[in-house]
Amino acid sequence: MSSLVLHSLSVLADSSDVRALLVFTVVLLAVRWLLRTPDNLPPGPVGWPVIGSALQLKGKPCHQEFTNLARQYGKIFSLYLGTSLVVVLNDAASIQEALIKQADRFSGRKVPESVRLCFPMKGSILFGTGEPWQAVRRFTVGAMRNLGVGKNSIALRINEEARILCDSFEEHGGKPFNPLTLVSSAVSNVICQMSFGHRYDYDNATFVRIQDNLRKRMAFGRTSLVNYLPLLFYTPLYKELRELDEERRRDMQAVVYEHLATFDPKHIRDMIDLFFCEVQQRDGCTKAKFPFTETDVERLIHDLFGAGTDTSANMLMWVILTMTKYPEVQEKMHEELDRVVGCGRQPAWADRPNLPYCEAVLLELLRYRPTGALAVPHTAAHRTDLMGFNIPKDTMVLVNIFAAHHDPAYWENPGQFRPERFLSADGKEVVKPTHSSYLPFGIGRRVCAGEQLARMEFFLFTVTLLQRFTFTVPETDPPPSMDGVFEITLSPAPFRVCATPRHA
Ligand code: HEM
Repeated sequence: MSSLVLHSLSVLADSSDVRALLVFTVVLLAVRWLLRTPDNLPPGPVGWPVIGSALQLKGKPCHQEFTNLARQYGKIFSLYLGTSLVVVLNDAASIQEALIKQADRFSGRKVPESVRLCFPMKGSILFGTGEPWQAVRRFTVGAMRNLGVGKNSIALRINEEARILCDSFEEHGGKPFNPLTLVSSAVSNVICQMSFGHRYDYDNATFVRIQDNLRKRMAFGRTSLVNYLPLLFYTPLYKELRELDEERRRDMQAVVYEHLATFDPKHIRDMIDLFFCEVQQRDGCTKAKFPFTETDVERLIHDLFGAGTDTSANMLMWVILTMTKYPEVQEKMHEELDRVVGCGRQPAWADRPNLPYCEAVLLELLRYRPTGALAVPHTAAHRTDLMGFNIPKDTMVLVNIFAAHHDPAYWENPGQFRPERFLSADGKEVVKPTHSSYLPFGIGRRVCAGEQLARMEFFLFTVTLLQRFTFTVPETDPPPSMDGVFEITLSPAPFRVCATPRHA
């Protein structure tokens, strides 16, 4: 009987009718997949089954491509990345509506698989949600204040780091070099000072390893296949990522255990000590207020490195590149610095109100090339309506800060780099935008927790570098592009620079 069935099937399989039926079934399944989208989603491109619009975006900078798609489909559009539904917000109105007016619904996070598989979520400020996230965020913002962020004490530490960075630039003797590693080391050291209580020499083996590890893990980034097919994580393809994670864990644990062994609550050294204090105080109140143990600090410190190194380093890389592209801007900054600060002392945080042109350049760079161009992915906690569209529960919501910063409804000639847009007519005062289409640090409950520190670093590193050097691109190199590369943050493509000392 069974051989009869098999025989009949093989005859059928040979027939062209069956082949046509198979093709029809596959087409039907594909069409069904395409049409399975819930009702009234924001409009957007129709992607392919399983991969969605991933191929359309491959190799193109996402922030740019999303800005183009917004011109085609509207300020709020949807698309599939792999099998995940993504809604992208591209203007001030939709961003305000989601992150301010409907903050309860849109303040959660969509955690990429590459992150979820590597890290415990407990203690995460970047990817945590609900009460544990509120507790760790409240702690972090308070701890930063406690450690001097916004005050002169941290400004002095940043300044020391800026001076060391300049000395390292000077060692190149005006010859071409790629400044990225040195700049990353300098901003990393600001996080080290705050978290570990000390800085590292740039060639210290542990420091080099911590930085390399972060850089390599970030390279797996948002576009990594594992985000769409999580099982790949356990295959040889992702062996390197698993090993990097082990290495990171060992390094961070070593710092935390060393702190635990020498902890003295009467002599607080840094963020880790403050975390231990908070855990101990929790015994006096309810555990729900701070539901962590001492070792959970490892996760927070990791997030601060992740959120605070690449972003700040890339903003400084944009400064250096911009100086080479716009020598007239560099000249005006030099002139202002020479007039206000001179060359006898390092610029200080207190000089900021007297350096309006330098400040306007920094504000314009944060608009023109915002390194956090797509923020950190948010998610819809419930099914909800947004600007008349249906947003299903758990949809990934991306905030296109770059598009808001280039929206012609708010910015005149948004594609032009023009610091004067942030200056009064006489050039003597900084004029900040009064509209909501300027949000380099995000807005709402998930606004950058390190904004104040980032602004201090951005200002102090920039003015110290500009006081000491003139930046040019080596004549033999092709002119670097201002377009930028988007991985997790928006950064300039690699370039070399000559840093010529200005004062003997
Ligand atoms: C110029 C430098 C920086 C820029 C442009 C920047 C920008 C941003 C943006 C756009 C977000 C996402 C907001 C959202 O998801 O809606 C963010 C989040 C965050 N940033 Fe920054 N950032 C910078 C530097 C820093 C530094 C130095 C630190 C800390 C040391 C830091 C800590 C964080 C943290 C912890 C979050 C997550 C907040 C949360 O989810 O509650 N950032 N940042």
